[in-house]
Amino acid sequence: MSIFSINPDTQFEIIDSTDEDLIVTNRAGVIVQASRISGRHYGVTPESLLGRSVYDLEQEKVFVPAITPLVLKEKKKVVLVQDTPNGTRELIIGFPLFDEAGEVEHVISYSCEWSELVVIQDYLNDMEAEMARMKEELSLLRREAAVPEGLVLASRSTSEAFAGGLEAAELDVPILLYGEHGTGKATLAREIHVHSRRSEEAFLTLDCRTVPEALFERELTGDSDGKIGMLSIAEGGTLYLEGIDRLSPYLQNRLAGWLKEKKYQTMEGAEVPFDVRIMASAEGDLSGAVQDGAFSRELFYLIHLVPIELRPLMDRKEDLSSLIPLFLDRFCEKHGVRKELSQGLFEYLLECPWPGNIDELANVMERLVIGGRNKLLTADDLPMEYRVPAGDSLSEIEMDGRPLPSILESVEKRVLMAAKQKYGTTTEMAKQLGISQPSVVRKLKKYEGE
Ligand SMILES: Nc1ncnc2c1ncn2[C@@H]1O[C@H](COP(=O)(O)OP(=O)(O)OP(=O)(O)O)[C@@H](O)[C@H]1O
Repeated sequence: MSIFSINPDTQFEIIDSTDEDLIVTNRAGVIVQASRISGRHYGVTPESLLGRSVYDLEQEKVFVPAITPLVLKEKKKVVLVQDTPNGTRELIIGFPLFDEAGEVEHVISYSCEWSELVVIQDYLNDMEAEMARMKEELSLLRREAAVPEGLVLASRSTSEAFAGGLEAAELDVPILLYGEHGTGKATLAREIHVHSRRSEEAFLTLDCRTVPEALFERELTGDSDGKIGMLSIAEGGTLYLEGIDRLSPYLQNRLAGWLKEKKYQTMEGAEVPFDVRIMASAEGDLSGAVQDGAFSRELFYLIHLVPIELRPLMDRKEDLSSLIPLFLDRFCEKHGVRKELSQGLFEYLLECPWPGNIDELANVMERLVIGGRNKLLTADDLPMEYRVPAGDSLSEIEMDGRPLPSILESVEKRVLMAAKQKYGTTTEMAKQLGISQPSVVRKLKKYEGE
């Protein structure tokens, strides 16, 4: 039983200043206080209520039912619905005030109009429905974002990296992903999250390579202006810290502190615990950086439980030969065109070093699709910086390291185009070039497209 007390000096003031419908009765059921608007729902003035017995008012069908007798009987808070003479429905809350002996001395009752509550209830129902819809949409978005279109795992190193990641997914330990830009670290991190027990919660990414040092702490732990930090938003989920090797020594130590304690302190000094799985990526070898003193040993041990490496694309030839047609189809569909790759160009693309890895390959493939003049794309359609001039002398060509099929194709195309200009007809071209006329037609079709 809870004990309420009321200060006799302020009691009158409280009742008189409120805009709410408040009535105070003594233990005999006589109304001793009534706020300015009480009585409104019963069609009487507050003054006419003062000194009246709630038992009488109940009999007169003003209070139907009266709440005071129930509170006196129960000696605890009572909530009920009254039908008023005005035809409205009121929600009445009555609670007891006790004297020093623990006996009910007064009963305070408070009413609010049922229709107001119905409005609030409607609002709450709407909010609940909206929340349910948002939850559904969020989980749909998460599922969509989680299934990368056309994941290629043809190379042994890539399939092993993904298999290792999925095995570790259920272990709920930090995972460190190594690899150059664009090798698929973020893609694998997301896959691991999707296959972990945290998959229904958030997957957030913070790029340590680009976030300004002064903002890093704010991003992770929030600020006093109401910004919520990622460690709180990702509660129950995963936080992927890209390029963790680029953090300054100061931030490495701050981060190590939070991860070790599994809590952080707000600006106001409150301690906030968090349950977030950390995944991180680094371009270079972190153990070497620890040896050199460039990376925090403490942070290293906190994140380096399952290291996984993604090899550069140039070492993943099987992936490359699947990614090239995959990107060709994807960008043809995107731009509504039909293009094919010549064998020479395909082989050339396989030999390129791709320092920007899959991102760079995707970019070049899209530029080829957009820029290629004919249906058949050849090495001549490559963006300028990727084009290797087929020099006049053999030594120049060899120095460029361009594959033979690609060189031969370019030369053949140039010869054919020049012959076409010079001789005009395919019959004359065939005669001059010493090949059959159908062969000339076929080659022209190949290089000029349809
Ligand atoms: N195995 C794969 N198959 C097909 N596409 C992939 C694969 N791995 C990554 N990609 C695609 O390659 C691009 C680069 O991948 P991702 O962003 O995961 O690389 P990253 O190593 O995290 O890059 P960065 O270090 O620059 O952040 C993305 O568009 C991604 O969808």
